[in-house]
Parts: sequence; structure tokens; C-alpha cells
Amino acid sequence: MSNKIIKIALLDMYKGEPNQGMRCIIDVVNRFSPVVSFEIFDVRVKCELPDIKEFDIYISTGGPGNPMIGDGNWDVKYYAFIDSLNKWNSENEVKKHVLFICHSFQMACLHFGLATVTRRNDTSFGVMTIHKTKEGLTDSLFEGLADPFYAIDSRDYQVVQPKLSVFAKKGAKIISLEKIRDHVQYERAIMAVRFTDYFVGTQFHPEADPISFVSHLRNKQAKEKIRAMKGKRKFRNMLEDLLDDDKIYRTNETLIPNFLRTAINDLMKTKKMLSN
Ligand SMILES: NC(=O)CC[C@H](N)C(=O)O
Repeated sequence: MSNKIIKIALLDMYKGEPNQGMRCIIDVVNRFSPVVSFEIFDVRVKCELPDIKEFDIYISTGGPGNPMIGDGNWDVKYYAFIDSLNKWNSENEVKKHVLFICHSFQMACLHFGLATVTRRNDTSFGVMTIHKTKEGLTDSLFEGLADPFYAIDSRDYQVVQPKLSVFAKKGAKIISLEKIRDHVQYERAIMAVRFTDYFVGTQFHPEADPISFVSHLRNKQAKEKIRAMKGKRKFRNMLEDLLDDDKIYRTNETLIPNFLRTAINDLMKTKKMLSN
């Protein structure tokens, strides 16, 4: 493999359903060309997974449905693949870097035994404030983002009840949490985890841009559902949040680029070391 070009595998977890995630991820990844190239793998429909030797960086996307349920085929292979990436990192100098988004994040938390996943009382959808934990304040993933920062959230499930002893044993860290909701006594869900130095994941969608959100709302049913859920005023506030340079634009321009920059720098360093 050429040392010059870094290869990214996009693990498409959308199950063939229409989504905004893939376009947004590709848009961010393309900001790093010509240093990187990418290839897409349809995990849930075609059961495709990359050859681990071929790719340096992996972005595993959001997706529909219950993260606790697979079909006994793609999910088994997916988890085995995650294990093989982890094993690779423990045995090799040039590491594999992975970003897990939303559905993939929930699956990773389950797989590593870090927490429980439950169905939320209601759907979470829209611009949300995300709070860094103490560990999150110094994590490179969030560098350049305020505390709290803003992100697009879109989900029915949540990662809760962290098993802190498992976190400690694995050296994993919770790096962000949901906002505090004073009027309800629900536990704050986990919004991002640093699994290892090379694996990190977010419950929200760091790839989302305002256009993708507005496109989603062009679906009349989706728009009405959300407007009914939030009420007119909150819905309008959310649309205003979308136009704010410091909110969704900032997260889109910062988080995945931070992940990619850290990964690319590390890969360039270690690959160069090996070629010396
Ligand atoms: N956007 C997503 O990836 C959603 C994740 C998961 N299917 C949920 O509903 O919680």
C-alpha cells in the first residue's frame, strides 16, 4: 500500500434506508483529499466489511432500528470485525483508527460491555446541547468546541447506566453527556465515549450540516411529527440554531476533522518511522 495516501473505509450502517449521514460524512472526508481516499461498505444489506490490511481509518455510521437486534449474520461479522481491529492495534505499530457514530456507537458500547442501551421515552431529534465531562475537556476530539457545544441528535435509543468498573478496566472514558433536564428525573445519557486511544464514538451526528437537517424536514410527515413533538416555538428556535455559525456549522467543521487530523498525523508518523 502506498504510504502517501491514507485509506478510509466508511461502514454504511443505514440498511439501505434513505439518510443524510452518508453524504455528510463523504463531504467532510473529501475536505482531506488528496491525502485520503475512501471506499463504502454496505454492512447491513450486503454484509460487506473491508479487508483490515487495506484501510487505515474507519468511520462507522448511524443507522435505523434497535441496536440490540441484528440478523445474526451482519451483526456477528461486524462485532468480529471490531474485535479484529482492536486485536490489530494491540499487536501492530501502525494503528487502525475508528469513529463510531450513533447506531454504531450504541453497538460499540454494548459490545464492549460498557453500559446498557434502552429505548427512550420519546424520540430525540434536533439541535441539542452536548456537555463535555472532565475527561472530555482535554480530549482531542472536542478541541475547538465550546462547553457545551451543539450537535444534531436523531434517535430512539440511549446509552445509560455505565458500568464504571468496566470503563476503568478497559481505560475507556465518558467524554460527553446529555443536557440536564430539570423537570424530568431521567438519567443523563452518555453522548460520547473514548474507548481507546484509537477508537472513539459519539451518540450524536458530528457529520450533520444544516442543509442535511433542512432536507430531512422537506419530508412533510417528518416535519409535522417534529413540530408536534416540540411545539411551534421550540421548532422555530431550532431552525434559528441551525443558522448560527457557532452551533451545527462549528461542530461539522471541527469534530470529524479533529478525528481525521489526529489519525492522519499518527499514521504519517508511524508509517514514516517504519519506512526509515
Ligand atoms: N441515527 C441513528 O443512528 C439512530 C440510532 C438508533 N437506531 C436509535 O434510534 O437510537
